[in-house]
Amino acid sequence: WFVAPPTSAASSHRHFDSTTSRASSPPFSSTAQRRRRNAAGGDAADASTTSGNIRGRRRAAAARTSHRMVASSRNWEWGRAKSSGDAPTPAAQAFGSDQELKLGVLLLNLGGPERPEDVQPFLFNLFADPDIIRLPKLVQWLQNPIAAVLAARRAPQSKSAYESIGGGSPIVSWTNAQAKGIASQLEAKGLSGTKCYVGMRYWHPFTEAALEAVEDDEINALVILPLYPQFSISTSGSSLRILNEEFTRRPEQWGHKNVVHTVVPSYHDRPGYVNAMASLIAREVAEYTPEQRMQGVQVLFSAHGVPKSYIDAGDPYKAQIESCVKLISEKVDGINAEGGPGAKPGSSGAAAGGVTYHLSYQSRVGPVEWLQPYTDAKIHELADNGCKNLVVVPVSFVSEHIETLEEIDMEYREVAEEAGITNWRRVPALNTDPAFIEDMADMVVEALALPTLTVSEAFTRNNCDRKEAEGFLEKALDGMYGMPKTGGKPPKSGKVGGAGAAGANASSGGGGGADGEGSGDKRKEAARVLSTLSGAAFAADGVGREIAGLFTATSDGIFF
Ligand SMILES: C=CC1=C(C)c2cc3[nH]c(cc4nc(cc5[nH]c(cc1n2)c(C)c5CCC(=O)O)C(CCC(=O)O)=C4C)c(C)c3C=C
Ligand SMILES: [Fe+2]
Repeated sequence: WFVAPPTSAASSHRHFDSTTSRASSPPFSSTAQRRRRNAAGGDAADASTTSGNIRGRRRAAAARTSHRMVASSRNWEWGRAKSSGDAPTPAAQAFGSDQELKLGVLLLNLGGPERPEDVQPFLFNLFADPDIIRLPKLVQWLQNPIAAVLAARRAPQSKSAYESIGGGSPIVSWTNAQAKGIASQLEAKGLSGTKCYVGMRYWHPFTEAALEAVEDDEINALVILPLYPQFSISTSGSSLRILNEEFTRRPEQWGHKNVVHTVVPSYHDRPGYVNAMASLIAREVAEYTPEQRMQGVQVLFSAHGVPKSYIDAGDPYKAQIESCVKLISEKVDGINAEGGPGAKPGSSGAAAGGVTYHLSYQSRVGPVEWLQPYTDAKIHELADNGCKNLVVVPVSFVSEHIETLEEIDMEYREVAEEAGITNWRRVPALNTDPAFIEDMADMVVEALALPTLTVSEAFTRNNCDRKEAEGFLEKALDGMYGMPKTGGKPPKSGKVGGAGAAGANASSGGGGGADGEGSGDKRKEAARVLSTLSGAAFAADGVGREIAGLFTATSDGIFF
């Protein structure tokens, strides 16, 4: 079943929270630990082990029967790895012991503000993430002050974007609906009693709260599933970092003897995902009239961008985006070649389908170079080449949120229409698409029978532990120095560098509680103090001048 998200008063780890207006409680409230300690009269490790064994002895026989039934109905070899010899599988480890298999699925996502007053603290949490703003070790102590300044600068612009879609992000409700759908699909596949948890990185329900729920429910096999189809250090990597820290801090709870876990790091090339995306696109292309399809239809995959330096540092994101765009495009061509709804009238074969595919990257933040081509530039290029029929596909998101509903539907649509693209369409995000949800459930079932991939293995395998790209900070700072001062109108295409009108008023007025909030004067003063402090601390090697420059620049009205 699906575990309802904790209320916004739930405890969280190191985050700012507009409900409490202060840094929230220390990591991982010890409720569960206390409860177990009380129950067993010993420490947490002993208590959980003991209770697990008792439970195991009492119910092992029944559990084996029910799971053997599942195994045979899926022709599944629970105890044996499919791909590599004797490597253990989560099912073998949890179910093969004398314990009942208590399966949990942890869905990881980014999260989003629910109300206008959540926007600034949400942004603070995001910018305070070392996987989003990657600083060299020497200046990592400045992460939070930098986050506070950036959040305060960006909040007004973000808040008005969220206001245009109703004041908050729908990402949590969509993710909850996906969790519910996956749980019921797992039920249908015979894994009844599986619990699906939602853990968000920057807003409620936080990942830390989800882990507490996993612990409270005494889950002993956990499949960790980041909802990002393509792996990026900045998204899945960041969520895995939180898990890795907690798993390392409390091995008595999270060690494989107590909870067997495995990670599905990405699913960009899974046939189920690819087919679900291709069907949505083919359906959208089919909405054009036969005459329009005769003119040709341009399909533009728009992926969330990342700074180029991430790719240089080994982020697999770009390669995975390109690979899945190729697979999805081929599938759409295949559907059309079979006379599918998007086929060019009077023709047959993929080449004659009249559909051409393109890829671009959206949502750029700040002055450094991100993956190119940028979506707004690509739209202009297509329009210049005579495109009239454009289908935009949000390819790196599996649910609707601000980047689809505001950035694509409003900003990019305006760019396209002003450039002469008359017939605009946007493919919906997968949300609770039945084929997608079923594939997610299949992914869980398959993960149980494959050798485990631990959080730390997934982390290392995807280069999350590599140092920041050479010269990243220097480039970022150069860019910031070079940015125009405030006062200009924001560029039509929105979040593309430069100073926005909203950025001129640094005071967001939103609840928050992140440092740096308050009147412009107060913040300027804080920036001056920080600038002096950082200048003093690093004057000797020149880094201080860079950091001091950053604060001076931001307090003068340059937004990130
Ligand atoms: C594949 C998905 C995403 C990648 C990669 C990613 C990288 C990334 N994002 C920022 C900065 C911001 N992201 C924001 C919101 C946001 N981003 C994603 C997805 C990816 N981000 C989602 C799902 C959301 C939440 C949307 C919602 O509905 O709330 C924001 C806040 C919104 C805004 O002000 O634009 C920022 C800022 C960086 C810097 C980055 C890579 C380093
Ligand atoms: Fe983002």
